[in-house]
Amino acid sequence: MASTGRVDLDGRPIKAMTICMIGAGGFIGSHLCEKLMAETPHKVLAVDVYSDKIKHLLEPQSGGASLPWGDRIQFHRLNIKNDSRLEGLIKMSDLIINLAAICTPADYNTRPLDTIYSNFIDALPVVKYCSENGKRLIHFSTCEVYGKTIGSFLPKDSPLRQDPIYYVLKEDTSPCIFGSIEKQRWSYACAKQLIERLIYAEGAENGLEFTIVRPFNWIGPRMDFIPGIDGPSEGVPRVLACFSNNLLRHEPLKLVDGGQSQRTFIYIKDAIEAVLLMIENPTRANGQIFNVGNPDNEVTVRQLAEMMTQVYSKVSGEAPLEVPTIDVSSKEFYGEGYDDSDKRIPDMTIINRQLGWNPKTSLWDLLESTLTYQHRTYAEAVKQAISKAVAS
Ligand SMILES: NC(=O)c1ccc[n+]([C@@H]2O[C@H](COP(=O)([O-])OP(=O)(O)OC[C@H]3O[C@@H](n4cnc5c(N)ncnc54)[C@H](O)[C@@H]3O)[C@@H](O)[C@H]2O)c1
Ligand SMILES: O=c1ccn([C@@H]2O[C@H](COP(=O)(O)OP(=O)(O)O[C@H]3OC[C@@H](O)[C@H](O)[C@H]3O)[C@@H](O)[C@H]2O)c(=O)[nH]1
Repeated sequence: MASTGRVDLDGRPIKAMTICMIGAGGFIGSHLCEKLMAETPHKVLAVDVYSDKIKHLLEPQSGGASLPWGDRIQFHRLNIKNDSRLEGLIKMSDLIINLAAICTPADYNTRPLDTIYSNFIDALPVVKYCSENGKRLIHFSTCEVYGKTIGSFLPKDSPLRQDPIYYVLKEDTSPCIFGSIEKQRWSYACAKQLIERLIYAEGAENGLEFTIVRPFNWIGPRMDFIPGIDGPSEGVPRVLACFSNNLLRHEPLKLVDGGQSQRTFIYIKDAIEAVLLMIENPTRANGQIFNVGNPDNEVTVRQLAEMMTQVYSKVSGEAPLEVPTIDVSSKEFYGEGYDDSDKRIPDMTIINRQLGWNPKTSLWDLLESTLTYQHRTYAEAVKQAISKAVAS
């Protein structure tokens, strides 16, 4: 590995590495590939079944000059479920980052088998090949492994609910609290928890060098899809894309069960800074589980809908809807077996201590840049789709 002229947090030179990134064609993967190409000399073997979100990194835009990073990124179209090329790619790499997963809540209770296979069974060979070949692994888990807060089980009027001890989520002390088995919502969280335990055990018993990332609602451009435009008409993406779709179509935003659940949202570009620190500081990141979120950006889903309505009106120049939201039941929206995390505030002690990292972007600012992107990318296509539907 050649030196890059850059230094890590301890002042040691960072060597250029080859990274096998599985799930590189998704939302997080596309931003991570962009960062690695623009700011580092590392090579990426990008593995995915789709490449649309990284097309701009793989080939020059029409009429454009050649790409500044040349062939430092290579796309390998393969499904990790059943492709013998995976082990070879892992052997060629210094670091493996696994992002591949089914990770939209609408799938957890309606396609629980696919969800469990994707998040546990399909990740097993990746862990095994890393362990057998002595390769470092950064595995993407989720904040959903915490499930519900302890506070949510206290009486509604208990003052203890206001005590952070009962709701802040801490990697090394908080329990994982899921619903009953028929609440299939938790199939995803449970599969992610088991793969975390397996990776941890590979570290303890076989010396696997690993880092586990628990993202707390990372959002930004290229997240999921807009139904009927670049994804299935009946598809249900995560909340940012659901609400963007409603705004683009001038229809009320749907609040599931009153929109009372709380989330902290972090701008994808802030979160990617944290991942780059993990990549380039293995001695500080190995053996760690990291919350990556923004504890200062907490809102209820209802507040998120109200803020997105205001921001979208600002960036599009369109007047906000007179009735901006409507309530829907979770059964109607997601079907049988849905359940929800009540509140998600990440404890930041470990990531502050190990990597000195903190997020920067406020919720308003991140929504402004994201909704500007959504409007620029989709408004015309949505308008055309609506007029086509009216004409037919
Ligand atoms: N975005 C978030 O806020 C968030 C929150 C918690 C956890 N995560 C985790 O981070 C990871 C990435 O999330 P994302 O938001 O980028 O999701 P995403 O759906 O945009 O990206 C996942 C990518 O993995 C690919 N993939 C899935 N199965 C594959 C397979 N069998 N073979 C090859 N490629 C496959 C998909 O095609 C997709 O491009 C996931 O593991 C997810 O559980 C994300
Ligand atoms: O149109 C919608 C969509 C969603 N919602 C609500 O908005 C909240 C957030 O929904 P999201 O679709 O972003 O998904 P969640 O935050 O529940 O889970 C996510 O968390 C972390 C990751 O592992 C996954 O990306 C996903 O499981 C939920 O309470 C959901 O019920 C609405 O009220 N209306």
